[in-house]
Amino acid sequence: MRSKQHSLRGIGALGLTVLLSHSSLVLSFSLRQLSGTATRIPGVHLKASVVASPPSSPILQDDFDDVAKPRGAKNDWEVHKFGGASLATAELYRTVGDLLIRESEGREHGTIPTMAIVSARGGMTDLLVKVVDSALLNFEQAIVALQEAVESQVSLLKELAPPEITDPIEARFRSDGQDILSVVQSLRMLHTVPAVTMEVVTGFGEIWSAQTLHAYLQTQNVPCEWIDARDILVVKSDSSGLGEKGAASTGGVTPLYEITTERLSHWWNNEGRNAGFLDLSYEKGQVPIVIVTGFVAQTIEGVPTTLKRSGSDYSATIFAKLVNAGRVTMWKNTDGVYTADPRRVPEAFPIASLKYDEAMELAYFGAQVLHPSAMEPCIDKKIPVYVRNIFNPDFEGTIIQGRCATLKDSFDSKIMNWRSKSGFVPIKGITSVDKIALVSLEGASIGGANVAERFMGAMADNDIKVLIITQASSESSITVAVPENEGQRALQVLENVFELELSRSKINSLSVATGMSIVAIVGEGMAMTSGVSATFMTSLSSANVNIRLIAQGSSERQIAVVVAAEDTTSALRAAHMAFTLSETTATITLLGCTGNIGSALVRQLQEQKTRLAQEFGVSMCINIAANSKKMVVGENSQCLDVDNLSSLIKSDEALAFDLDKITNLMMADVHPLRIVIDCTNSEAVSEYYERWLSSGINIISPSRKVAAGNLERYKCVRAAEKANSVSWLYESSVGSALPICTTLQDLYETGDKVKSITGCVSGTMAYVLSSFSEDVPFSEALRAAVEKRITENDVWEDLSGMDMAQKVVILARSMGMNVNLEDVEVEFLIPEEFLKKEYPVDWNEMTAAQLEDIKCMDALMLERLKAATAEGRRLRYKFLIDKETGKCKCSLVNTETTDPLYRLKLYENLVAFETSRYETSPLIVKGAAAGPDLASAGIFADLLRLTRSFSSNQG
Ligand SMILES: NC(=O)C1=CN([C@@H]2O[C@H](COP(=O)(O)OP(=O)(O)OC[C@H]3O[C@@H](n4cnc5c(N)ncnc54)[C@H](OP(=O)(O)O)[C@@H]3O)[C@@H](O)[C@H]2O)C=CC1
Ligand SMILES: N[C@@H](CC=O)C(=O)O
Repeated sequence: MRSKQHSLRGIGALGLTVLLSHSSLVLSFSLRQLSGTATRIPGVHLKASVVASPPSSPILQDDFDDVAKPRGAKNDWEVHKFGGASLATAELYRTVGDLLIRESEGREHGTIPTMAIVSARGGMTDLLVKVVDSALLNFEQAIVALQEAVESQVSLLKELAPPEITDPIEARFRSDGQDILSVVQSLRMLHTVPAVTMEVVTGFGEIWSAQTLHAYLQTQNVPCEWIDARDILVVKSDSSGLGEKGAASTGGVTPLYEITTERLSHWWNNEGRNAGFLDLSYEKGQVPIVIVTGFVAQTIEGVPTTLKRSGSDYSATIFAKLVNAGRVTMWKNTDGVYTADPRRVPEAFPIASLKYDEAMELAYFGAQVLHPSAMEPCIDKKIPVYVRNIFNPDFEGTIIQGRCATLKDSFDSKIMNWRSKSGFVPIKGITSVDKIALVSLEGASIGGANVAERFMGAMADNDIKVLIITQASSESSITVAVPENEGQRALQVLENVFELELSRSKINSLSVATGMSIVAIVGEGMAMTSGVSATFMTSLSSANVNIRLIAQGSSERQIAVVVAAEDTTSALRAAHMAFTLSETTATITLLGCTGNIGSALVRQLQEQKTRLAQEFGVSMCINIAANSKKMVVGENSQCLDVDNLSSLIKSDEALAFDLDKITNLMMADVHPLRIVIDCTNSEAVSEYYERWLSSGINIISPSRKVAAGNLERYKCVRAAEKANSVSWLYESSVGSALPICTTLQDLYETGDKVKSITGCVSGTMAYVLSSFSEDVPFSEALRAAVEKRITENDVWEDLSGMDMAQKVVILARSMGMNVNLEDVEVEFLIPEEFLKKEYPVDWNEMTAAQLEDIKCMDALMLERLKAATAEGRRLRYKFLIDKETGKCKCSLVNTETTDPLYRLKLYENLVAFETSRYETSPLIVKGAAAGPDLASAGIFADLLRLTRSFSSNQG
């Protein structure tokens, strides 16, 4: 390939032309040039093009070949765009070059003429901005930044190609560096930075990037050439300066297609011919690869300009339109446009397809997809836009094409609730815009004073960008969302406009609130579909997110809300989940993970996780697990490996147990469904319940410490649950997995009057009393119960009757009775002094000592058993709760054959509810209870109950 000599052409012409028509920046060029110190200056070669092809002069049509479909090519051009992040290192330039070659080799229908629009190397534009910005204040700093810019690009270039290719390019880079130096030196004389200076200097990032990629492609022996877009692309620009990084608009830049097309054709017939492009043999697999600088352009007067920051996307779609491309691919380092920002919503995933309008709405509300204006050229020509991953090029990514039906078109369609359409998801993505301020005017009693017109007029006159406006019942209250850095200015402007009304108190207040974010849901499926906003709003309410402003776009393709900045991630995640864009994820803190119940629960979660995800769309994510000494925490609220939890807690990764730290981590977790499962028997843990519930954290407790503990604390915890719309579930604390608490709750809530409850809710008592005999001593039956792990850690809790008494308190409280444990009359099955006795701390030693001590009860218990049997009765430990008398009792009784407890076996529990509706025959809940597997099944049921109610709350 030939090396370019653009920069040396037409020096004098530029100096004069621009001097006459343009800014002082150019004046400084001319002065330097006249003094002979600068031989090559930025924009010189632009003038060269203008000289070669002035706007008014006709293009030489003598041997015209159509650039829109090169002679002999079967396929249309395809345009690829690479951003700075994809061009940050030599390795990445190689990746991009190889990818272009592969893409140009085509798919099934032969080779494809290929155009690549490139941004500056990652970080280069910022560096060049720094060169200009620091030129006035700290010239040394400007020089250092400039050196870094040039040297970094040179060294990257040298990694990519041999000296015979890179030497002339390096010389050009260095010479460009000298030119930039001359420009910034001149700024010191001007004491100001003309906007065009910034545009000229920053444009070099793309110029160098294109040549660097070109150098690499040359080493691969493919027909390639590069274009300085300032030679071709002519635009009309309404504003000067670079615009905002990541801005969603191209700041009023309009391409002048006619002259640009002429110039491109001219380039094709001259430079393209010289590069041999006109004589390529497509049949033999030859195809041109043309690299074009993104971002930069030229005005009709020949002055360098830009498409504003992030404008390379626009360059790509403009060139795609010019060559009538078959497709444009925006290469990123993610797998396409995501349903939400994956840094905030880890469950987000790539969207398969979007309509142009949807992509524009997403971009408007902050998705880093494409400039909304960048879509225009493709919409015009119906060119599909792909968003793909340079590191995963085999993945299809996102395709953007087609228009949404207008609202007018869809007026005739039948309105349906989105949940009634199976598998239908009305939204495509959820986005957010940070750094928002709300400016509000409230309570204007200014009849006929056109408040809205004056308000919005003031915004427009002062170039304040209004992102959302709401005006509810009348003109008396208006709120707009504006960029945060415009908030104060907006306020001042409005204070001036409404000065008179404010001074006469005809306006209640004019205020600005900062620290806000916009969260928006976008999708064409929302139009004429009911239930979408309900789902969105309910999801925010479940995540305890307060909504400051709501707006639905007239297209019905988006609904936006404004929330406090700190709630943004919660809002995004909750909404993402609510529209089943992701599984409902419960983030769980498991306390007591190494105990009997805790480890059984972990096992069940391991076994069930795939089924839960596939059948119920639920993901149970344990992200904190602890026992009394250690805790493990998933980084950034990520799930711990549930298959490895027991090793993790023993590993060096485990931290010292700290309940305050756990609480803070849970509070900082933005996930909307957070749950603590308390599988301890700890009083210290109980003290945190109220705080957790008040922070929006749900609790599931097999532990009875709070449900049966001090009544005042119980009431406070219940109140916190109610006040914060969270759940505290403890079904497993009574009868393990049996639906005892929920049955009682159902009876109570459906208006039945529960008169009394009787039965047995101690698996240990049931087991021991039904299995000891003349042959099996009472103490041996207890040993078997311990081995089956149905007893409490301290078996005295069971045998004293206190375990059952606690359950009685829980049931009585659920019937609305204000009882404490002391109010339950309890018959102990062990001598009282055993309860006062000091046993060893070690569980094995303690239990061995207890099983030894209990032998003293064998004879007595056998006697009682014989007495009962003689009467044709059976020994059972029974509870009674009588609502009317307030009596609560647990005692050893001789049950008759008619008593449902008579047939109780093994570790069954039985609860008989006598109610107004079940007066003649009590409602009985009976089944095996106690033991780790059943208890954890009860916890599991609570978990599913909670996730299900969370999901259904979402809509
Ligand atoms: N056994 C059963 O059938 C049923 C039991 N229950 C209830 O379930 C709870 C757990 O029972 P179970 O698994 O048998 O008990 P275990 O004694 O086997 O396990 C208790 C777990 O809690 C941990 N722990 C203790 N204190 C603290 C603390 N302050 N902070 C953090 N972790 C702590 C222990 O850690 P470490 O090992 O470090 O001490 C252990 O991991 C109890 O409240 C029990 O009453 C409910 C229904 C049925
Ligand atoms: N130890 C308890 C276990 C369940 O709560 C029992 O025996 O029922």
